[in-house]
Amino acid sequence: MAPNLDSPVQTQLAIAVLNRPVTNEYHDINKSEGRPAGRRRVFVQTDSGCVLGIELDRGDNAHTVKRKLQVALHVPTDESLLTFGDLVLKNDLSAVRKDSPLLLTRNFMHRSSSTPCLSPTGKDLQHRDRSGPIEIIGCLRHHSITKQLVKSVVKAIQNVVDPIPIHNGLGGAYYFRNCKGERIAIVKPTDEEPFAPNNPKGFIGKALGQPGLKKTVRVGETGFREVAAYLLDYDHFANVPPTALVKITHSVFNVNEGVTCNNSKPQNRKPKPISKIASFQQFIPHDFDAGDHGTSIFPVTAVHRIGILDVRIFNTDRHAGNLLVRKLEDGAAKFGGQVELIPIDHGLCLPETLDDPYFEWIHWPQASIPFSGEELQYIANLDPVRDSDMLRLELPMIREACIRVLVLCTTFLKEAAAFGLCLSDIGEMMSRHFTVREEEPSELEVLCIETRKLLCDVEVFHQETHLEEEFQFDIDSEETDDLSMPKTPPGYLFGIREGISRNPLSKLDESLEEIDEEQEEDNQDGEAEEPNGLQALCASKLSISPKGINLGKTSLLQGWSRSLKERLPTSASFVSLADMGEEEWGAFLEKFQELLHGAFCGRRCKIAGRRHSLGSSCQF
Ligand SMILES: Nc1ncnc2c1ncn2[C@@H]1O[C@H](COP(=O)(O)OP(=O)(O)OP(=O)(O)O)[C@@H](O)[C@H]1O
Repeated sequence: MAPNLDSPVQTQLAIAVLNRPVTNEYHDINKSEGRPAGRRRVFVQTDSGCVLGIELDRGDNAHTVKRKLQVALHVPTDESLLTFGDLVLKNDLSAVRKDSPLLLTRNFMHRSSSTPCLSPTGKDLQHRDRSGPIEIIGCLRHHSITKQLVKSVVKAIQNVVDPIPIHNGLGGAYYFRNCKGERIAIVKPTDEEPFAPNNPKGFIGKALGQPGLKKTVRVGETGFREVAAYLLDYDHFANVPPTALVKITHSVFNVNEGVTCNNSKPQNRKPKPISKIASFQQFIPHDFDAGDHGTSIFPVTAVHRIGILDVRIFNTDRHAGNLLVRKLEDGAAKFGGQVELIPIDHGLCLPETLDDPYFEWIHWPQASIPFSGEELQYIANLDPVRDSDMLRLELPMIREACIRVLVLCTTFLKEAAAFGLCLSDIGEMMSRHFTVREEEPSELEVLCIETRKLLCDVEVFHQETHLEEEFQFDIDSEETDDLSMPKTPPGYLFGIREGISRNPLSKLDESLEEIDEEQEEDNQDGEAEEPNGLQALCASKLSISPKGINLGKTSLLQGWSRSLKERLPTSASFVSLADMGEEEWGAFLEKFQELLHGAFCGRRCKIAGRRHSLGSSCQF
């Protein structure tokens, strides 16, 4: 019988066991950290959201961690999967830094719906997680403002100043207050996102790690994106409020029925504190949001700065409600305007592949005004490689696929701005077009498809040359046997070339239901094998993957151990960036940059054409 990984009650039971080493190995106490030297704490989240703070010993590996969890939660090790961002942890834990969040999911092959509930004993209940009410996780650099906010909120929690649930929005969110009762932070637990198991507003149905509201962003992964947006907003250029990823414990949080052991919440009993992984953002007092009034009062610079950030991070959710507006006192006017804009809610930025972005500002007049010298300088100073390194360091759970989107978009922005395009042009080139019948790829996506096709052609050319040479060699050596019967090169027998040369724009029209069905089947089939080249080619349906020719399994995976099942359904995208090996990705970026100039010239002609027809229609 399968155990219940999900019960918060059981979580409390688990803590006692988790903090005991599996072996009898003990180390010296590291005085600065209060824990034995060589030990580090990590936070393990189950696929329904419960969080366990556990201590890792120097000698621990994935198996011993799973054994600890087995003891604590009665989950056999072969029935669970431990992941850290892209990594499925099989043995080595060296990539896992202290205070990192790990995800424990059930191996679907063993999943059972008749999960029994183990009742904790009184003695077990006395044990508590050793971490404090709020622990900042992930980030190496704790920004002083966030640390100060955390301190104030902890003090308020200790003084029983309760947080306030927020009713608008689709996800679970809470205002946390200081001792004076003032709102100072907004906390959004990752397991209360739309579709996540503990969403308090009825939008449930998926486990953590599955594709979410946006198919290119997994459920439970919006929190680190909020932090990424803040970290990337150098010099507070776009005004993103300070944000951190935290493990936070409070009884206000939501756990849905069915996720707990008990089918009904205990009545007349004090709710138990529950630990969550959440984004923690400074609350910014404001007067309204950008949807409430006309947009003409928004300063051009503020719009440009937010637009620059949105383009870099490929924001798919910049709707008017995600721009707070604060009226400024006389004399405090920033950028010559009477209001200040505060961009919030970056949980749906940095998708795992190009998607359809949403830029509310795209048709605002401010976006058509050329960038200022200062803005151009800021853009010129952006360095996608530095950004990637910084994110990998600060948020080690971030997926490489998201980083590739960041690199691509930052490169695109830099070149476009240097060429002289304005924000609205850049936004339009990134946005998909909708015709009556279907969704068409954006100009940026078409460019990526072209780039991959060119790379693919080059590879085919090399392959053909190589095969011809081999073939020639074969003929030479067999000339005496049969000159009229050349051997067919092996790769061609499988029709690989046909697969590659099909129309790259023929997007697969796959419904959400079909994806769900596929996932169901996957689930029933159990753990899928890692993809070989052909499977990857099929999985990325649209992508003209040179890997179809180069069937090297290792180059496909590039050291990242990922199961096919773990990949996002690629039907959300016209082109895949994640399936390229490192070398190929480098070649792709080079070729992409070469093609940009032509694309920008094309855009300029389009604009000129539009102006021309507008001019003649006016004359008319
Ligand atoms: N930093 C902040 N300062 C002040 N208020 C905020 C802040 N962040 C969010 N809010 C308020 O909380 C509400 C919900 O937040 P948010 O939009 O981030 O949640 P959500 O569940 O992701 O919403 P949505 O469904 O619109 O995407 C916002 O409409 C806004 O009023």
